[in-house]
Amino acid sequence: MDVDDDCDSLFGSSGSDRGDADAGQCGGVDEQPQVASRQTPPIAGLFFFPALLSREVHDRVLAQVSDCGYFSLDADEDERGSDDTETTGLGDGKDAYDRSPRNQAMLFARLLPCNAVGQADADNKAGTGYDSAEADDPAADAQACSGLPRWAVELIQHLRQTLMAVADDQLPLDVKQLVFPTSGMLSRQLILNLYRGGEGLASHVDLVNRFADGILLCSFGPSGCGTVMELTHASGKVHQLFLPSGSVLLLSREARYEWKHGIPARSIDLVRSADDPGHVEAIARSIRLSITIRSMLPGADIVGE
Ligand SMILES: O=C(O)CCC(=O)C(=O)O
Ligand SMILES: [Fe+2]
Repeated sequence: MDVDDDCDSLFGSSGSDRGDADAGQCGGVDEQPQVASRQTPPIAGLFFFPALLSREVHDRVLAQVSDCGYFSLDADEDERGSDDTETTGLGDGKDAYDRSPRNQAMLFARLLPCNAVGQADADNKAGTGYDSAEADDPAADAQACSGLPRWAVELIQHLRQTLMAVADDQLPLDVKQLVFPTSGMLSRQLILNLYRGGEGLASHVDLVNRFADGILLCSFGPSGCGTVMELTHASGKVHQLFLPSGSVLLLSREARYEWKHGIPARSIDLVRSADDPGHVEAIARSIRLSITIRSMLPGADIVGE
């Protein structure tokens, strides 16, 4: 068993106050991790794409997110010591993450016709879909009407393009249409979670009265690094799935409603090698950003009476 030294854990396991109503931070550290798989677990409605985001797209999203400053230092909130100003390893220009005690950001799109965000230029751009220099710029239009930042519109467009292009036997059409409906009204919510070192996330089902079916979990971080997601069923069945940076996990149907998902707090994950199933790697947790993309149920975007 070897420890992957490429993935320095740059911050210790520090306290945090994840504010998502349905997903609190995991408390204790899991001392004896099970061996996680890199393969899609046999859970109906769960679809896993370990390398859906190319490194180029991955790095671009990170740079754009970093520029938005969600996690930038606010002097009053800076409870971290000056020793925490090392490079994160997330990529260039990620200084914003280094000193921040914040670890979560939520973004909401306005209620829009489904095709206003995520479809505007889907059919005429191959590859990354990141050619923003065009005079006729559907991403800019979508951004203006959705209220989402440009990077989020572009990411959703890119996910739509790449997932719709997946063969139907790997991702059934009805599941694609669940995540990217072509008619009706849609209000998107994005949540960004920043994990440092061995931080975890309590096991949960995303709020069933607030979020629709079809949830995308995108993982960002140093190349080769990632985290283990634990999926648990009331029957007692448990699956441990390694989510590398650049991966996208789609939860729908049973996987979304009948299985809890969470991230055990620990600094090293044991992961079965993809090439040699007899070999187990110990992969040190590094900093990780996840971007969860969900649709709000009708009316769930209105808070209060
Ligand atoms: O960090 C992750 O990948 C999981 C996030 C999550 O489950 C949530 O935001 O509800
Ligand atoms: Fe969740």
